[in-house]
Amino acid sequence: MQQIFIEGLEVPTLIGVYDWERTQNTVLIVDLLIDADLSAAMQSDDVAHTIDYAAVAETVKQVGSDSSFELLEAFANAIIRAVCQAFEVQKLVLTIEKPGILPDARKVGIRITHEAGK
Ligand SMILES: Nc1nc2c(c(=O)[nH]1)N=C([C@H](O)[C@@H](O)CO)CN2
Repeated sequence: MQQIFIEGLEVPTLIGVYDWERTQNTVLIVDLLIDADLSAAMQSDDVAHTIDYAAVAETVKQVGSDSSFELLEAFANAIIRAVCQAFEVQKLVLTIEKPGILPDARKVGIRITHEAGK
């Protein structure tokens, strides 16, 4: 199995169900685990033959700055669509954490597994 990952990406975006959340951006924490074919880059040592994780991070941040969803679920859908359109992804596990929301919970968020062609 070959994977690329990004952990703890800080993504500012306007998000939330309630009025108090919609007056300023929230910084979400995004993790991506991408199954992809890395074998060409393993041979060539050329970033053009793989998924550039910096470009993936930039794509995710762009979705954050372009969107204003209420729910994390809808934001996740936009990220999945953007990443799968731009990169040769076989499978993507996307985790989005929204910090500081529940006083008695360390973290809240969602995790979605998306497989290409499904
Ligand atoms: N499954 C979800 N539940 C909730 C979400 C969400 O995006 N997905 N959002 C909220 C509010 O916006 C929260 O941030 C403040 O209470 C509540 N539940």
